[in-house]
Amino acid sequence: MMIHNVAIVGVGLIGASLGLGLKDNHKIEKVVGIDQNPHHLQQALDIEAIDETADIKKGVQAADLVVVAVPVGSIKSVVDEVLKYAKAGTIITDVGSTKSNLVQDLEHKSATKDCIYIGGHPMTGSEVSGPIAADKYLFENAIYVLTKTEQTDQASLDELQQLVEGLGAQSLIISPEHHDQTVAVTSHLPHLVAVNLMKTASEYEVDDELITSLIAGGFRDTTRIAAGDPEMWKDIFLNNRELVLNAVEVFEDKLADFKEMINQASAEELETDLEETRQARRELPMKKKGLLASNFELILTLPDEPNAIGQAATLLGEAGINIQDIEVLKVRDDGGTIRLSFKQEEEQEQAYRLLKENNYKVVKKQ
Ligand SMILES: NC(=O)C1=CN([C@@H]2O[C@H](COP(=O)(O)OP(=O)(O)OC[C@H]3O[C@@H](n4cnc5c(N)ncnc54)[C@H](O)[C@@H]3O)[C@@H](O)[C@H]2O)C=CC1
Ligand SMILES: O=C(O)C(=O)Cc1ccc(O)cc1
Repeated sequence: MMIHNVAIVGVGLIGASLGLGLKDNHKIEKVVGIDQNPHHLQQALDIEAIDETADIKKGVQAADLVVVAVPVGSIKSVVDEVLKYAKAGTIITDVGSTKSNLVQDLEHKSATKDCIYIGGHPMTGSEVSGPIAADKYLFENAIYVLTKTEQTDQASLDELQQLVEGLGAQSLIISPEHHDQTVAVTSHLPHLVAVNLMKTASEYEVDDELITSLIAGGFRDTTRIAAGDPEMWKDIFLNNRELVLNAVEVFEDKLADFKEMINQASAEELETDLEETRQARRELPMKKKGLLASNFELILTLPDEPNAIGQAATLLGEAGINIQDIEVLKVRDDGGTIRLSFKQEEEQEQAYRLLKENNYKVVKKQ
């Protein structure tokens, strides 16, 4: 079935971003928003992430595709509701951060109503929730997981794959189990570590008010995600319980080994361990929004002046050089460091020369 009408249940960060991204898809005629929070519906309308709002019955009846973008713990009950009203052949997908639990239940249930459920998970987002944080380009260059099982209808999977690639994402089709195993380590464990790092600092802060003043970039970088939505993360931990607990055990072993090296004052061992880890970190493909390599990069240091980024970007833009991605690496009182990515090596070279000629502090990233 061709997808022309989309209903999004849950027009928060991910749902509203999807709505905005779908605006550029000429095959989509209408995006309807459904949400239990009327303020979110109004905001989604205001930013034109959705064309109209509806209740679940009306919204779903006309849809060829229903995207469920609510917290993981509410996805099953929302899909149950969707299945009451969806017409035969409707594709139902979700964006939840865990998959096995959902796919096991919803694939079969949907099939009994002649609907097709395919699990989804865009590997991109932020620690800020709600449609207010929605971003049209959120999915660009991000990995978007779609799950495949023995029951998956290939034509519907193809259709959905085309749709997510139309958002600029790169689809990755894997089993729900493989997905959950991987994200337990790459997403859920880091969140747990960030939360507990934050809690450790808060505990010290009780007796030492300097704690919050002596925070450097490293602490900010490693705890940013601890500001994520508690309801969402509670659901993620509980839905991927076993695999998260396994990952925590492996992490605890690493901590115990590390503690032991410090305790024994094993300088050489510590240095070797740190060197090996540094190497492994450096070998991570420099990724943007997920697992994609971004190939040709410049590191640019800018002064703390109004429109400093704008001026540099304009200089490149006027020379016809397209910046594929910008990332703020460091913010200091006197300025900051940003990473610019380019698709082509020639663009990187051209940008490098132009910035140098204009007295910018710029280095090529190896
Ligand atoms: N925040 C992130 O970075 C990412 C989140 N996800 C997943 O996406 C899903 C949505 O997350 P966000 O967009 O960040 O959350 P959000 O809190 O921004 O949006 C969720 C929306 O769902 C609505 N909602 C909740 N329960 C509902 C129900 N029963 N019926 C109708 N509407 C309901 C809320 O009012 C809200 O507007 C979650 O399953 C999360 O695990 C996936 C990738 C990244
Ligand atoms: O903010 C970030 O860096 C994230 O990693 C956001 C995120 C949160 C949950 C997911 O399932 C996927 C991505």
